Amino acid sequence: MRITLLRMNQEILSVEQMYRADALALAAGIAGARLMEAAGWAVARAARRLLPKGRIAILCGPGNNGGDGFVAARLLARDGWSVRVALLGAVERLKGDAAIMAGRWTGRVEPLTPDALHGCVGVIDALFGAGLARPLEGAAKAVVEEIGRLRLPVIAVDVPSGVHGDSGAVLGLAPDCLATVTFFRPKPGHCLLPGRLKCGELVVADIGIPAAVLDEIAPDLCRNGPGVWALPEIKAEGHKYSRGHVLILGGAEMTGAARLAARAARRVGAGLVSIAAPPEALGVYRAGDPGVLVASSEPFADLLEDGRRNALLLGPGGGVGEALAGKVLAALGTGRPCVLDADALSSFEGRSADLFRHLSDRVVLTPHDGEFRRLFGEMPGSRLERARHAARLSGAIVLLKGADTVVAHPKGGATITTDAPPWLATAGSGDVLAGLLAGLLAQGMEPFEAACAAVWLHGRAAAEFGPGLIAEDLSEAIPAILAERRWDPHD
Ligand SMILES: NC(=O)C1=CN([C@@H]2O[C@H](COP(=O)(O)OP(=O)(O)OC[C@H]3O[C@@H](n4cnc5c(N)ncnc54)[C@H](OP(=O)(O)O)[C@@H]3O)[C@@H](O)[C@H]2O)[C@H](O)CC1
Ligand SMILES: [K+]
Repeated sequence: MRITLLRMNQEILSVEQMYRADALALAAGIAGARLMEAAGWAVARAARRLLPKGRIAILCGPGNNGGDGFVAARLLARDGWSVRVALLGAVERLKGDAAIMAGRWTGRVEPLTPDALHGCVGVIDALFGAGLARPLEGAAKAVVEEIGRLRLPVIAVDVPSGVHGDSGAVLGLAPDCLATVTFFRPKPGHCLLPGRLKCGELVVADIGIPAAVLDEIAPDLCRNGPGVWALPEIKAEGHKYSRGHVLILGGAEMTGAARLAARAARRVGAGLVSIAAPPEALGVYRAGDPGVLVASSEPFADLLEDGRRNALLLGPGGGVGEALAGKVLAALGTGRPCVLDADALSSFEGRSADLFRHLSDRVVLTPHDGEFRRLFGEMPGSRLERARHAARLSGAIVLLKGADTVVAHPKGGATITTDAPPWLATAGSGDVLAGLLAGLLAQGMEPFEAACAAVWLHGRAAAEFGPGLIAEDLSEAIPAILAERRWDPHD
């Protein structure tokens, strides 16, 4: 399924899809050499903008990534830059467009060794791109190590050599780049950690591949942002019930979690928010924010009877165990949109099948990596692959939290959020996210869109607040963000 179940923000293409895009462009009559000229031009442009004026080492690999490097070398030299070109392997072994571009370079080509860096003030890394097949070794490894020792600024062609385009994993080692110039559309490896951190600034250059190739490729992954979802409108004729009623299950001891979630749900626009509290903790909850309704969570089934409580959130501070697991199953039995977070997930450790058989795409699971492992066990693959697999396996939407949060739909669509600041990793931040999500569900957003929007608002709130953020600040930063309303759809 293509995520035009959403409006697209920026599509992300796998390495295989990128090769298909390339092949479709060729089939449409666009010469490969033209694409490579455009790619090299974009790299040279970034180098002019970002590298210090001085001698530049251009490190070329044995494939087309190296071909882009030869183009950049020619264009920079033509503009009067001093360049030093080093090649891994022999020029005679280059093939296709890379061989053509090496032929257009009339300067010297030296063998790739760390010596090629000496006297240089910057580097263009055109060793390996989409075709990286194994960890760096030999001369390539030695040169990348030397770049690190010399702390030279690097511009990577397509991906920093050593970063896998699909997983973002570093195979052996990869340079820390000032910028990475990729072509047509980003790849998962630019968005997932640790690859994203190696890339520096990501430049996505148009090299003449027609956007129409995407109709054929039908990508089902994109970067999360306001182009992907639309927030619910606040209607003039609306009233508190039409803006939804969130029911949050509170715990007996970690009472802060449900309260943080409740405040977030209210700030994001839910009409009413109730906390269902264990009898012994009712006093704590009642002494909290006066705008929150508080009711006893016993018996929980009674609270679920009122269908106006149209979005349910269980887990924050809920206390791992049978009691919570039972309430989760009761909540799922209503068929209403439901967020399962934290303890609600951990309560099914070792018996996840009992949970999965009650799930649907009306339910969003919001694990961090530890909770994910408890529920899904050790899974191979990148965070993207794991979130997608977990969504298919469970039948629910999976929101895998982290510095590169992935939201995956059980039928295949997924987003990666790339711009959450590191200071968002603070106690209680996950409770706020769950509350934002429940608040959006109560207002009638589709669960997948609501999950993406909640993640984005959460990250934006943290970014706007800045370092020093504590979880309580997040909800208070939401109104200013909602007031902007005119976000750049590609933000
Ligand atoms: N539409 C586009 O995206 C365009 C992309 N361009 C550029 O092309 C590269 C992809 O080119 P490709 O030739 O497919 O792959 P690479 O250049 O990345 O690398 C392949 C060669 O590298 C060898 N290799 C791979 N890993 C290692 C390693 N660890 N150590 C040594 N050698 C390695 C591989 O050898 P094999 O033995 O595995 O065959 C290949 O020889 C893309 O990234 C863009 O930069 C176009 O220029 C424009 C259009
Ligand atoms: K590269």
